[in-house]
Amino acid sequence: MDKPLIDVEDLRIRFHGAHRNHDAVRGISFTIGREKVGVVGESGSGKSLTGRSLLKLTPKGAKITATRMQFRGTDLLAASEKDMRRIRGNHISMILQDPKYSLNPLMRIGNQIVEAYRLHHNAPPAEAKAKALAMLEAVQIREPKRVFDLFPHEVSGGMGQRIMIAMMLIPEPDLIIADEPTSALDVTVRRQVLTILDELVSRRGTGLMFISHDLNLVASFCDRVLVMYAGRIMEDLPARDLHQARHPYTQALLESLPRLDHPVDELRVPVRDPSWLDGPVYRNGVLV
Ligand SMILES: Nc1ncnc2c1ncn2[C@@H]1O[C@H](COP(=O)(O)OP(=O)(O)OP(=O)(O)O)[C@@H](O)[C@H]1O
Repeated sequence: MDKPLIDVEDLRIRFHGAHRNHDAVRGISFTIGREKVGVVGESGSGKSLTGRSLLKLTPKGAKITATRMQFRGTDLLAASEKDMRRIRGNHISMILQDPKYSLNPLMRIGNQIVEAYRLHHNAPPAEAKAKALAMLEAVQIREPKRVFDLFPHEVSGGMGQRIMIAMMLIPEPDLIIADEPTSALDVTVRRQVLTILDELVSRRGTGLMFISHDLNLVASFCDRVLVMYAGRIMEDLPARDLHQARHPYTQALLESLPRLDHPVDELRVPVRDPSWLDGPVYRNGVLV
């Protein structure tokens, strides 16, 4: 089997407080290959921090440690800021929930995509522009020439998110970290954006870390799922097996989902068992 893109062992993320320290991520191990890996779990379980730690973009005050944190064999923990700048964008890109925070409001859309391309490719302006227009077309922007000259506030949320995908994919990264990339979109637009993302990453063999609250979405969209709770990975399993998950936390998350085929008067709130904080976890259905 090919070496994974990401190989992490015993990752911990700690915040040092004035009174006490807080371990937000508590010794997790996982790999990501050229596949779509969903990361689910309730709010505060450590999903975003885990994704951001791979780019060393955690908030100030966060201390990352790990026995291994590698991207294609490069030790990310030992990498300098200069190395990380080369890795970010060139090799690992991040798509955030809201394009408002990622697109420059003062710069025309096309120029931002051209810039993303030229940062990583030494290409003449005309070639970069042609690439940017082709990329806008690939994310199904109609009239790419017109959209090229617009400012971010002149496009809809769904279009903004497709433009973000274009910008993140144009340098042809090996891995994309998408943090709730579609949760701000309505259901129909969400499906369109996911189909485009799926098509592009599958065609290029790009790895995808897909952070989401939506278990059903992850079960159908991803290849593998990591279920996080209180800074730990409770379960790591193929997405097709999610509905037969073994860990009581994953089962409780699934039971708390609204179901059209089985409406209930009240949704169950997962009851937390203190033993989950340091008890055994499941990998591919096996307790480890
Ligand atoms: N800047 C910070 N300072 C202190 N603690 C933080 C900070 N950022 C995050 N944390 C802690 O890390 C925990 C995990 O945060 P993270 O954002 O990774 O959760 P999440 O699973 O992505 O949640 P959500 O689904 O709501 O985005 C939080 O519960 C919080 O306690």
